[in-house]
Amino acid sequence: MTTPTGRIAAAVGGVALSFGAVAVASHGVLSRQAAIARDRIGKPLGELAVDADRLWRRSYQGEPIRLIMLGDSLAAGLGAERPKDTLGGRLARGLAHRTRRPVRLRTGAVVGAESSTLLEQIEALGDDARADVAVIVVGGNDVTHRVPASRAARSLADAVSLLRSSGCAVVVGTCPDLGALRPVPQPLRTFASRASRALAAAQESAASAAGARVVSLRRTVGPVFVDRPEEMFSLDRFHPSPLGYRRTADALLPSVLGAVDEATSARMLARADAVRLGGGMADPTPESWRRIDSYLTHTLVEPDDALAAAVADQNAAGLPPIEVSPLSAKFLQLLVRISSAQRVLEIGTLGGYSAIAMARALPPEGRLVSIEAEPDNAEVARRNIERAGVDDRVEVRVGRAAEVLPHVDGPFDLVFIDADKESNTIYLEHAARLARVGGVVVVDNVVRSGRVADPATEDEQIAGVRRGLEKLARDPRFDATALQTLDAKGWDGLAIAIRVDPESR
Ligand SMILES: C[S@@+](CC[C@H](N)C(=O)[O-])C[C@H]1O[C@@H](n2cnc3c(N)ncnc32)[C@H](O)[C@@H]1O
Repeated sequence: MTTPTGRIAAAVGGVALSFGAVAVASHGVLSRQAAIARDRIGKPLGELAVDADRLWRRSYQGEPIRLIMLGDSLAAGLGAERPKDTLGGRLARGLAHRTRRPVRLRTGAVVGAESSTLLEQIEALGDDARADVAVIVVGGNDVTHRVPASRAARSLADAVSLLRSSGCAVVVGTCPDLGALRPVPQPLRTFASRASRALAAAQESAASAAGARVVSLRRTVGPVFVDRPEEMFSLDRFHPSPLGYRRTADALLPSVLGAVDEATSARMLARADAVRLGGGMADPTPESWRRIDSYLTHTLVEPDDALAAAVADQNAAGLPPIEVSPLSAKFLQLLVRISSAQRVLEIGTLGGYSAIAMARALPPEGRLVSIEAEPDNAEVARRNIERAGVDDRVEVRVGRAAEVLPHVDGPFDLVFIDADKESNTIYLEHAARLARVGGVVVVDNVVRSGRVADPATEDEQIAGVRRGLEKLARDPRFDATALQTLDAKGWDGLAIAIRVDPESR
């Protein structure tokens, strides 16, 4: 939402015009110079930024991170022609990429806005203002409209306090150094530079006192705008170019990530407190376990571009979203490492997600064989495996596993069974033959929303899961347990067994 509305619109003008305000107050030389600046800058970009508000990276799992952009034309992204090149778009993509979660972007920033309009921007966002993290970039118009730095900084602090009181983390990018604006003649440029530095200093102390993380845009990206103005500024030589926004987003992103981490941990602690005060453990609801799954994933699973791309490609190709969750993929990866596995067998490849995760943990000479019945799935998987750079150690064999397995030679250190559940006993029989003594066998989806223990069910897949569990319990070649899982994939579980020597039991 980048359209100037109501009082905000009445309170602000374009930045180029604003130099007039400096001039009117200063007369003489500055007045003439403001007119020159106005002519040079003009308004070739108009007064509306492109609309970048959307759910970015919807293919990522988990609850979206809610990001809001507040402030002036920089926060709105004026000068970028494509949504993804705006400051909000850049930050949303960077945040999604680093957290592996989708990001919902909402823009309250208004082109030409002063700091005094921040509270109205928050109000205008309505429910969307209840965000995880807010990024505020403001100040240029306060300088050109000659708003006293202390007043502008107070308005900023008020907005930060309001956001913080609702649990939203805040990152403030302080006023850039207007001395970098070449079209503004001297001495007006020096005047603007001094005023913008004074405002940035006032913003820094007021915003941090109110609980924001503060990034000095003058210090972090100012020098590159001064050194490479042709690349960093857009057509009007005033607003950033797509590259300028990219540099600005790069400078803000670490603080935005830190703020999201902090907000997430604070919410988790608050929730834990609420449970404690409530006098006991809360029963998980789908909403709460998805939140926890998202928290644990965010906290423990290192982002992996190739895995994210594999899921995106798999979805785009119309494959069902039935790959293991990121935490389960990490669990499998750890099992590969814990068992020092060199050879892994997977039954059920889909788009290669779990195969890639496990292959990442193999040594260079390691090998993973994955069996997939559907040639189209195998094709998607091969592409994903190649892009992930593990095609040297992963082989996808196409065919029904019951027919392929008799031609597979062991021994394997780990076997992961994740295909048609009806055939679990057949696969376990092969696993007993192919896994070395001491090897690990994992069977996915053994709880199936609790239906595994429902005596009334006649589902053939559930019956297959049960037969598999019974085999694990009775077959002397296995020693097994099972763990329930609650994650983005719902309520399910994994059985884990070790291949043992029946003689030594
Ligand atoms: C749950 S998905 C596998 C997910 C994958 N392990 C992951 O986590 O990324 C099950 C896969 O098994 C395949 N499949 C089903 N029946 C099969 C069979 N009889 N033989 C081999 N693959 C089979 C399906 O086509 C599907 O791709």
